[in-house]
Amino acid sequence: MASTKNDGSTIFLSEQEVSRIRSTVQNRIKQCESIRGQARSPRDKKSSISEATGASLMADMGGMPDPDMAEGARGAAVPALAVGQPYPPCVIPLRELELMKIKDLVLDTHHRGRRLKVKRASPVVTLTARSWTMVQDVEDGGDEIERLEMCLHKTRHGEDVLELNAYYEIKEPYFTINDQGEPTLRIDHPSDLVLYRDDLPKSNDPASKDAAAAEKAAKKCKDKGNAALKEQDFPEAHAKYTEGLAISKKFPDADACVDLARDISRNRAHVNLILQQLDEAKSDAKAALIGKDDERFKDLDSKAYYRAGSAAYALGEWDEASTYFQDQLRVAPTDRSANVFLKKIGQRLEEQEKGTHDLRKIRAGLSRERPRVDAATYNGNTEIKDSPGRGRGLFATKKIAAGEIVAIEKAVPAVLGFESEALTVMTYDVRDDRIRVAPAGLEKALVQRLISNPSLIKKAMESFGDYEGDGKGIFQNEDGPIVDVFRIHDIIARNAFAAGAQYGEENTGNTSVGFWPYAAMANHSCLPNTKKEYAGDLIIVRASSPIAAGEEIFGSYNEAVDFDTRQAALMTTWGFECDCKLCAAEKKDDPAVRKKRRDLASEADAFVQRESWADAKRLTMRKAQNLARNIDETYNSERFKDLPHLATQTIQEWLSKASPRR
Ligand SMILES: C[S@@+](CC[C@H](N)C(=O)[O-])C[C@H]1O[C@@H](n2cnc3c(N)ncnc32)[C@H](O)[C@@H]1O
Repeated sequence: MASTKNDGSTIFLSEQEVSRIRSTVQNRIKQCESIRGQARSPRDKKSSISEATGASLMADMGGMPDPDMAEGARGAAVPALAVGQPYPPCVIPLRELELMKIKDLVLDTHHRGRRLKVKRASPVVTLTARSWTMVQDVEDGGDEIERLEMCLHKTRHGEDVLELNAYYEIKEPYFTINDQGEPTLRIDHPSDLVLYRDDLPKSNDPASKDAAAAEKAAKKCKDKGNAALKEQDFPEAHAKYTEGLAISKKFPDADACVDLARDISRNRAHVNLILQQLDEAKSDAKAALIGKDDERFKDLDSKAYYRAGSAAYALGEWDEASTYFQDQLRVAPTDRSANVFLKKIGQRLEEQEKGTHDLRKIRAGLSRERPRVDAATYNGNTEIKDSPGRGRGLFATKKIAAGEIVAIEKAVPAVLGFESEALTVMTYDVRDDRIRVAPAGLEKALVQRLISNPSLIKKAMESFGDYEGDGKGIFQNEDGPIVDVFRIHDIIARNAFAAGAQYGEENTGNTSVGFWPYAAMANHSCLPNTKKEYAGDLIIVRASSPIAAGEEIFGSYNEAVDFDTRQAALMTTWGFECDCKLCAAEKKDDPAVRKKRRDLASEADAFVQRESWADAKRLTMRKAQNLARNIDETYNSERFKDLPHLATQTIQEWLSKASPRR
């Protein structure tokens, strides 16, 4: 059996399954090399569509095995994905890309500088980690048909983007083969697929004719947006408002168009708040401001300030939020909602400055329905500095007593085990030939959060990851936000923490995980000076021993008692060999001594499982004491003088509970 471990969750795969995953990927890579540069073979339109239609039906009915699923030995099936062949997303605006045709596609090639205009020609086949459909070339009379596959990041606001849209423009198309050897247009980065709900934009749009025509068309869009909002179809409402805004903004000198643009912006700000698109909610709300001394307009401006303030608050921009709510009070002095927010902002600012979080109240307020915390991030005791040999690290700026808070941070984001977004996958990384567990649900949630809020992309990309992208640092262009999903994968691989089961049972398929970029700056030591706690999506880092000013903050990434197990896990998941004092001492142990210690520790584990400390007899106590002594004797007294004997901890804990009742 091979096992792969990620913070307490172990998925067992048979050696056979591991080699199946490995050889599938390696065969694809080999095949890609041999077909690279070859011309595409045309597909038969009718049979391709009927094949996709059948596959879609089967997938919907659950009648077809998902080819990505790996069989876990304990019956747990998880998707197995290949990683480690990153390519950058397209950063060129759509209008600068040269139009190409499906028939000109070349195998295993990124068609840089080109774009394709396509229309969906079949239903969508929805698999766990990807979706695919057949698309036809819009420019070529629709005769040429090809498969389009969207990998992992295939949903937007919880809906499958291929399902939702009929028309697409593919930026710098990547035409390759999938693991089943099927030629396919492959999309990994969401920004490489430009989506159109109804139709592709027309160049001779009648709404472009004059201001009156534009106003009429934009008003129609606004009404459709309002209707969708009423139906709670928020993505549709957003799409209609966006269309209306684009039309109304074509005539910036026409008063009617300008007024309409303000109205639509105000409405879109509301939808954006619901969709958690906070950057745009803020800019829309600001664009909606009228600024006239007239009661009716003041009412509208009060709404706009409230929306801008709410967006800034949700982004954790407390000072900015405060300004908007104060402005709201200026135009609507009796508004209660602004005062409620201003009071909350006061609490957040205090938390941010002093770490005065009321953790007992925070914990008591958590439930499955409200699993996220309204709290500020606190990092006033620490700073980020270089940690020689370990990249950057976290350092205390003042003396911190044992038990004191080191840092508190809100996740950006967290996916909790009971949420439908939770998804664990197995990855086979072609770079180092290793199989790992990856929290794909968290990767998806982070990508969504960043696409929704491009102001957060640069900061997130500063976290440590093996792949650093194309180095261009372009995270947005005129087409929208750009998130390199391969970079996010590598960042999550090195920076995510498992938050433990929060509500009820969790298993390997649905571990609670989060991305806390500040807390993740703390490096690992097997002799850590902090401990992590979690409350919903909040991480609380507490000193587990006194920390001097200037001292480095260390957490433990892996608490395995056995040296070899710990080192293997640190190398597999985090890519380093630990050289802390404990590891340096254990490294010098004879392998036979380490094995003896491991065997005795297993014996102690079994003992603790078997024997209850509550009514332990004298003889049982003696057995435990002997076991503890035998384990202690495997530690060289000179070398381990000031170091903990990790392997005795379990039995010592049992003894400390049993002793007082003898
Ligand atoms: C969560 S990040 C910690 C912050 C990181 N040092 C940085 O510069 O962003 C985890 C990565 O830090 C490095 N690291 C953490 N602890 C280490 C240690 N004890 N020795 C060497 N490298 C370490 C490894 O590269 C690991 O994958």
